[in-house]
Amino acid sequence: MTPGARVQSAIEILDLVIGAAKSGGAAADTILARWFAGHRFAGSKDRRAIRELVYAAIRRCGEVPASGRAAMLSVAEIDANVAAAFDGSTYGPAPIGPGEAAAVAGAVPAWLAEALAASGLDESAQAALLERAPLDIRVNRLRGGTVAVEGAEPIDGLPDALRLPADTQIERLPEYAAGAIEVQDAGSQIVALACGAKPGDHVIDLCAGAGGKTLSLAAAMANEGTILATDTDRARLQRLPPRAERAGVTIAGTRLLDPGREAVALEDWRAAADVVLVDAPCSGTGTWRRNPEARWRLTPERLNRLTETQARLLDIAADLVRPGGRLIHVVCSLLDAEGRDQVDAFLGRHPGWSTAPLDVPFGSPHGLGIRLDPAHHRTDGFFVAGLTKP
Ligand SMILES: C[S@@+](CC[C@H](N)C(=O)[O-])C[C@H]1O[C@@H](n2cnc3c(N)ncnc32)[C@H](O)[C@@H]1O
Repeated sequence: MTPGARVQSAIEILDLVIGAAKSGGAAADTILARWFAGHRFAGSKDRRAIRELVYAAIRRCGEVPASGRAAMLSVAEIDANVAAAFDGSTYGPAPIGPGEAAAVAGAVPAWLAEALAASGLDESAQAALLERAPLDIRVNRLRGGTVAVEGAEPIDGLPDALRLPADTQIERLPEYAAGAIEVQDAGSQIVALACGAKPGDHVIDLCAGAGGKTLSLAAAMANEGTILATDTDRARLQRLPPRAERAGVTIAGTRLLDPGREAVALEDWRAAADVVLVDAPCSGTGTWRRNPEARWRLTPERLNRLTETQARLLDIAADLVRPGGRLIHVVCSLLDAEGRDQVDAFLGRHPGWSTAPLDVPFGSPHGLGIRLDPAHHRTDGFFVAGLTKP
């Protein structure tokens, strides 16, 4: 494909991504995969180039752009090769018209920039939320605990973590197939450590998803004790058992919850858990590095619904913790409404509970918890706090 044809393809894909962001449709990665499946003439180099262009445009525009072309014109402002591709050639985009408007460049939508600033993230820390994420892995102690992966760098303070060149084809490594390594951001690894789960503990991973943190917890517990992994999303939770098997985890069971009826389904665990991890559904502002178009999907209304669910889940979790046990509140978001303020409000609703110290290698104190962010810690953004039941 010519450079112009690649840029024009990226513009068409961006139009689909913008439409999906507005209507709650498929994620950018899914849209790209579908587009490539339907356009077999695009070879692997074309696909890589188109993908890069699409993500460059998504990263470049804080607000939802008016069109794919406007987004790509914004990239053209900083990339002469992209600007040159607007040459009107066959399959390429029409030349840039006089005074034609490009989408405004910016890191985040204005309403979110305000909320992030109020949560202590200055402009450069906000921009870092859109940087490219490195590829971190966790070496699985349950499968031997040592691997030699070419180009891997250690991460200070995290003995089981390695950072790999971002383009490493991880799924092709024999260590991956053998369950000796898991793809897991260093921040997620720290959050799992923050739970302080020990061998023999009874742990609930209340929002387990496909089990990323469940598997870390099992490794920290040396596969001794019990983990109940629950979620309301059947498809996600179904991915957990095969992952656990690959990783040699034998202590994790799953239970699908009905939204609104979680407490009933967990009656048998009332006041029984040493640790309950609430890795709550959240806005994901801390994961924009991987998912930059998520910032086009978030609205104040959606954020409100999320914070209500978070508070409800914390209250459900509180009932499941045994006296003296711990509740860990985690969000992959840097908005105080989802992190610091949730913990303050929880303590207001639950007299007698106190904050639990977190044994983590790094993180910045924030409110009654700690925070990790891409600018300061080179991890995804997280807030985590520990709470002890009286
Ligand atoms: C941040 S994700 C969890 C990620 C997961 N712990 C991991 O490490 O990969 C939040 C999860 O909360 C789940 N969730 C949403 N509402 C829930 C509810 N009412 N009860 C339990 N889980 C819920 C979502 O389906 C999603 O999988």
